[in-house]
Amino acid sequence: MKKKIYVTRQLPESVLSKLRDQFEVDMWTKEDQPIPKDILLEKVKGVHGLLTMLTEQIDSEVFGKAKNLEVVANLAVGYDNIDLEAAKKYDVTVTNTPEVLNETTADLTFALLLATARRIPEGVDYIKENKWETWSPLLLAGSDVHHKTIGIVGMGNIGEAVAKRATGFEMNILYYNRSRKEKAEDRLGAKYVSFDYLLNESDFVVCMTPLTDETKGMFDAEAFSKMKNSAIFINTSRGGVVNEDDLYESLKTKDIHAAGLDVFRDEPIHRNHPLLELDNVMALPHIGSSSVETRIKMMELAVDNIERVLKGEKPKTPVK
Ligand SMILES: NC(=O)C1=CN([C@@H]2O[C@H](COP(=O)(O)OP(=O)(O)OC[C@H]3O[C@@H](n4cnc5c(N)ncnc54)[C@H](OP(=O)(O)O)[C@@H]3O)[C@@H](O)[C@H]2O)C=CC1
Ligand SMILES: O=CC(=O)O
Repeated sequence: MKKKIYVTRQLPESVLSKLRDQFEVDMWTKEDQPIPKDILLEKVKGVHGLLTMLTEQIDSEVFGKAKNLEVVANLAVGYDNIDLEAAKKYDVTVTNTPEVLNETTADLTFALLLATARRIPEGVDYIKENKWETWSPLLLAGSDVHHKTIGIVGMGNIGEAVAKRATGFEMNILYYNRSRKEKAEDRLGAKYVSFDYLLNESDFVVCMTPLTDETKGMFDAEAFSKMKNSAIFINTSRGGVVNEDDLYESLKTKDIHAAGLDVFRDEPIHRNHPLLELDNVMALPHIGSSSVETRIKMMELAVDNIERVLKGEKPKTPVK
């Protein structure tokens, strides 16, 4: 009998065909809607492999129902949606999709930084709303990026790719991690500093940490109060690292200058969320790794990981 795989979102057949040859594959057939939890709990019964999105909470309830489960392959590098303790308890391998998305996510992060600093969305709206009557000396004047100081919190795979882009703008690069990365310092000329120093000194504070118990809410009122009034905060990691009420207050009172956000505590962010009322917020719908090429690579990696585990081999990218 073939082993069974369940895929929690519609993915292209060109990617799944590799699995269909060897396994029985079933799939939630809506591309733009997450699978409801009650259906997921039914579908995982008897399944050996699960290919999940970051929109699903793979918790002890799911593991408890999936008695045959051997592998959960998450289509993301972040795995804060998966209960790793429960996975360990039920002896299930968890995999993610690191590295293949580094450059694409760094491109988006830098694009968000540039767009927020140079007020690009405002400029686009200005023309579309027919407001442009003449050139004027300070029309939509923004902040320079080149030669400024960027502070990267979470100098990991993507953080380093962001730093590489910053070198092209001749920026001064500061970073904060729990551990020092001397190789990155040599390669990128980045300087390892404390969290407080980074907040105090950076013109752009970029968050690239995973969401963990330690990082949850680390950008709070105290953190924002340490930033310059001219600082721009960029978050492409996870919304949970930010206390959004505190961020709103800091932006509203101009304690910090602006924010560019790709991720939110609750996604999709509610259209009436106070952050969206602010002119100094630029918001994107969690599209950091969203280029066609990279999303296909992520899917292929997730498929490869499932295939390997179900054939008794080591996956390429296990979550350790
Ligand atoms: N917006 C989007 O679409 C995307 C978002 N992401 C998010 O980006 C995150 C980072 O991805 P990636 O670069 O691949 O991950 P990495 O694991 O390569 O890097 C994470 C970095 O964060 C640091 N870090 C971890 N915990 C802390 C902490 N408590 N304080 C300070 N630094 C910390 C780590 O260093 P150390 O261990 O030394 O502290 C490490 O350098 C993902 O987890 C995901 O949430 C990723 C891709 C796309
Ligand atoms: O948010 C995306 C990820 O890969 O993590």
